[in-house]
Amino acid sequence: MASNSVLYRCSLISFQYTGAATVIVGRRTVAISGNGFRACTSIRLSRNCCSCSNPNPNDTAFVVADDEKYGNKQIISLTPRLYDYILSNVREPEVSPDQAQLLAMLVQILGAKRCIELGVYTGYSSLAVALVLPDSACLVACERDAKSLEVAKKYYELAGVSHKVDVKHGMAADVLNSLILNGESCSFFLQL
Ligand SMILES: C[S@@+](CC[C@H](N)C(=O)[O-])C[C@H]1O[C@@H](n2cnc3c(N)ncnc32)[C@H](O)[C@@H]1O
Repeated sequence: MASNSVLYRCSLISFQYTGAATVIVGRRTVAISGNGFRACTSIRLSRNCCSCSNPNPNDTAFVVADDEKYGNKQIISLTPRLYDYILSNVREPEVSPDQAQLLAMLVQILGAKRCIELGVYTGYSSLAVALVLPDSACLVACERDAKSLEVAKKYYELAGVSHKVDVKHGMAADVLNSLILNGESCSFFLQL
């Protein structure tokens, strides 16, 4: 129970830029946020020097989004140069690398065996979680948009984690209802 509380708080922090995180936490179950199901927007980044004496802004320790809708998200583990590279060479993540790493770390700390994500988009955070799940574990990945889900499935394949991901194409409410009908209701605690 204590660990679930920790997860709940961390999830809210992790997704506070959306203002409306969807968090599902249950016994040995970790929920990945669908981050309020807002429309996906692109990120405009500005560089913030952590040290005024630093002559090269590309060498600063973090970047901050200047789009208020994005909540001035700080990416503490990447330099602007590296983050620019990621954005131009990899699909744009809806969550930051830090957030995905935090989720993965929480899954590992809790020893989670069953995870669920409502709103997978192209699968960035679900992939981070699937990568650290043991082979016997399962992530239910729910997404209403077929095209986004195809991208996510491609990356699950490439990363060799498809066998751990139970992809559900459909509306979150329908997927949750079918989980309940399948007798899995007591596995989940839902907070919207
Ligand atoms: C902001 S993106 C999620 C980002 C994702 N968590 C990631 O790590 O990249 C929100 C996604 O939720 C999906 N979505 C919105 N409402 C939904 C619903 N009722 N059921 C299933 N998916 C939904 C959207 O199609 C969109 O792909």
